[in-house]
Amino acid sequence: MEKRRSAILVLEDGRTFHGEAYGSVGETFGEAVFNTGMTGYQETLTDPSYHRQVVVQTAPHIGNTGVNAEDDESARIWVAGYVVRDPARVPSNWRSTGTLADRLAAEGVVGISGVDTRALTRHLRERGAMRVGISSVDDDPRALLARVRQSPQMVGADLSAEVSTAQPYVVEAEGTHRFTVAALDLGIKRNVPRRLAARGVTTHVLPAGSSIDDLLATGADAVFFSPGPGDPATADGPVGLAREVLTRRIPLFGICFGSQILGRALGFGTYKLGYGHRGINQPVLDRATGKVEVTSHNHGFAVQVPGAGQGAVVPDQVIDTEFGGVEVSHVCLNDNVVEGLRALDVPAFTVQYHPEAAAGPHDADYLFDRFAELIEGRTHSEGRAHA
Ligand SMILES: NC(=O)CC[C@H](N)C(=O)O
Repeated sequence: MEKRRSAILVLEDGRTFHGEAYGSVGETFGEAVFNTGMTGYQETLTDPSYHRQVVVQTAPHIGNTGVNAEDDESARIWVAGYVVRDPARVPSNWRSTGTLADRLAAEGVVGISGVDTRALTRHLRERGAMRVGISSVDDDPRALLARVRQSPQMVGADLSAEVSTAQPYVVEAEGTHRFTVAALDLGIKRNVPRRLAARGVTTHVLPAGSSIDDLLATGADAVFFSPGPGDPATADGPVGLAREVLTRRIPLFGICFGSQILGRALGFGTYKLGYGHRGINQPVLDRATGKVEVTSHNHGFAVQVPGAGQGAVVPDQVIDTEFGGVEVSHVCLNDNVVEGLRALDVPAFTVQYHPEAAAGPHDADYLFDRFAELIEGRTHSEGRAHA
């Protein structure tokens, strides 16, 4: 049997883990982040929001169901590197068309297996997000550490243009067409237009650099701002666009990066979380209904509203902004991070987490209904009813 090739993982603070090469042989760098999902590795790997991040899976067995032709959330794997404890040697699932290790290798994704991912996760949780390098071509941790410290930071990273679609495309509504939505692709996942299509929405997915005229030219009834990678503090272009949408009172819904952009458009700041939320069982309170949702998350930044921060209680009073009153609609029950914003005087709302799931539970699917209701109200009040 072929001898397994060794690999090392070195964190920015010098902590080193030894393991075996997994996926592609080589060297890679990125921000180390951990995902606590017990399922959904294929959706995680293909989520563009993981661009430039090295994902550590806390679930010890990865690859058990192989890979299939249906679960990709975009056209490729985006993670910069992959860290697992115990990869499946033989996948087993009726949809499986191959092994995860082969897919990682085919897409040039450098990974490492046999790592004590629990120790690594605890380290990241205690010390905070940091850069990491994985190498299966150089076994000198000190040399790798020097390269890790030269690699780019996530703070200040402007990555939307690297993941966005080059050309606009359309995802047609299922059944009777009700509305048209222009979606700004900052790193969209396929399940977003799909969830909209199920509500009779035709989605025009547009490149990150699109202008307000590009959005309006689609004949859109409403605008969607997608999730995506990078630091929202860099997204001045999309923030300006969101302000134009708010000024025109066009219904607006944003998810994750899109939520951070709306937050900035309303005049709030954003900040980097200690180690982020990434997983599929994060409890979120919907303040409008008092219901708790179990939700899918993938964010390392959050919106800073006055009086709130990580670990602080989020105010439930109306916050005055240039665009009128805004309330914090959703809060993470693990750490009180702002997970949703609702404007009261303009037709706009957002969530910081992932109602489209993929991977994850469907508790928050109702938000796509709320978007349809928002568009409907707007459409009726403006007398622009569609056939
Ligand atoms: N999934 C996302 O949209 C992530 C948004 C942003 N890049 C963050 O890490 O917070």
